[in-house]
Amino acid sequence: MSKVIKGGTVVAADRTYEADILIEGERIAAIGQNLSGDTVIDASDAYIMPGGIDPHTHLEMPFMGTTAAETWESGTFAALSGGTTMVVDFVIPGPDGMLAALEEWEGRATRQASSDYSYHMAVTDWSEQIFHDMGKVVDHGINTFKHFMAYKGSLMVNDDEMFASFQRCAALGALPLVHAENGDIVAALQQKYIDAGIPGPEAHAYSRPPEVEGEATNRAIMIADAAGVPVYIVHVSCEQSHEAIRRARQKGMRVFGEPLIQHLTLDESEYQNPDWMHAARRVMSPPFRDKNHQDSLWAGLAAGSLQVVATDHAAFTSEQKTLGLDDFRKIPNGTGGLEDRMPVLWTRGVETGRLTMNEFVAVTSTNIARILNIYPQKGAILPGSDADLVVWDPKLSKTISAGNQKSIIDYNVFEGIRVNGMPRYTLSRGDVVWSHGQNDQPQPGRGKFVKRRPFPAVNQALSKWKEITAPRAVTRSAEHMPIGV
Ligand SMILES: NC(=O)NCCC(=O)O
Ligand SMILES: [Zn+2]
Ligand SMILES: [Zn+2]
Repeated sequence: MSKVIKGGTVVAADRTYEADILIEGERIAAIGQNLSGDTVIDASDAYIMPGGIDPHTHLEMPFMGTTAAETWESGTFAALSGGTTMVVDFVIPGPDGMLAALEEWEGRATRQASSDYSYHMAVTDWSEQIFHDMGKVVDHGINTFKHFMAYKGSLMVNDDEMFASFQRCAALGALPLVHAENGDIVAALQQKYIDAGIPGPEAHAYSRPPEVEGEATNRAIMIADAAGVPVYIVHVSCEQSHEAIRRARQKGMRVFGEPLIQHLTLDESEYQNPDWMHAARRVMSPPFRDKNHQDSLWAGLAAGSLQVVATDHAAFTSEQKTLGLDDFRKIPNGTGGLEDRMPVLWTRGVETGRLTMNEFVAVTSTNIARILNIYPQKGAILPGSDADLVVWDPKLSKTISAGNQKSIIDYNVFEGIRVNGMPRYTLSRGDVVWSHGQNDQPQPGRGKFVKRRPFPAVNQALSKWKEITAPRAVTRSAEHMPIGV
């Protein structure tokens, strides 16, 4: 049974054009005029775009003494309803190590996911075991390793551990990812505000100023350069971090930066709200910043110094947030956004002229598909690509509300925001998995794991250059050596 999407305008990262799209099985079979198929999907007055890829989620993540409430079932369904057809989640190893954690994540994802998915593996320590396990993780089809420079005493790694892991990534053809905040300074500032008698969520933001993020971003970039590996900085929230990335890219370093839809649109005033719960629900790391930082992030997306918009979807219920009622350090860090990323970015980005439609596609899908080495299977509208597509209707609108969201948590940090532009249909590998106005249900278990091969090109280029420019002993003949010493 073939399908044809008819009457729409194809919007890709590089161009916009009128065409029909023929789908056979799970893939795009042809793109052209007057195509026919067994089933017709109406895209009149709509745009056809590659499905979104959210490279930063934490579904059912054990964290800060609790577990993120969003399940793989609710989270991937929320993603599809908002136009995101693939998520990349972080596997966080426990005491039993990387491979056991991978098995745990697989158990949850394979049973529940209705969208396609992949994983990043976290490196939270360093040992010979981890060195070997990283090779097995790459063989499994995971080419990215995450490093936390914050969360001292739990997930944080030190510079020597990070350098060792980055070198291992270089050898394996893998890409290191970094949560860049100086964890030592954060811990000291947290203590300072507790001692000063400020236990509320506003102190979460005070203890994580932009400087701690800028310093760590710069340090991560320099460590990556020393190790001869590209690096990807997650949740870039401020000008200091963006500046470090921009500077490095100008020098020819392969550095990527990922702002979140939350940091682009919500600001630090949220933490001053007199309602404790309102502020606590917005506690995430890094925290929301002021308008100047937001302008910097938007500019970076347009200029290409920042490449990807993600969500860092780590959704905790209001009840879970009360774990930090007396001490902001215990409020589980994280907010949601999977369902709203594309509509909010369209509304605040494309509708305001901050982004073109093609840039929207680039930062929600195509750029990350390239960075993760899954392009053009994902992130593209090309014959042979997976038919992960969104029929995007710019006239559909809604007011975001926890009352009608797919996410299972009891609030939404974008509550009350009016969005224009939503999926009329979302297709995942050729299946229509979301239709606006129909009460579609999730289809747990239909999502597939997407294998990601190592990156030969960039890592080889970097290691070749490192080899050519490596320090070498100077060969000196006897006549140039001191005599009789
Ligand atoms: N971002 C956040 O606050 N929570 C999720 C874990 C992380 O990415 O740091
Ligand atoms: Zn993080
Ligand atoms: Zn995260």
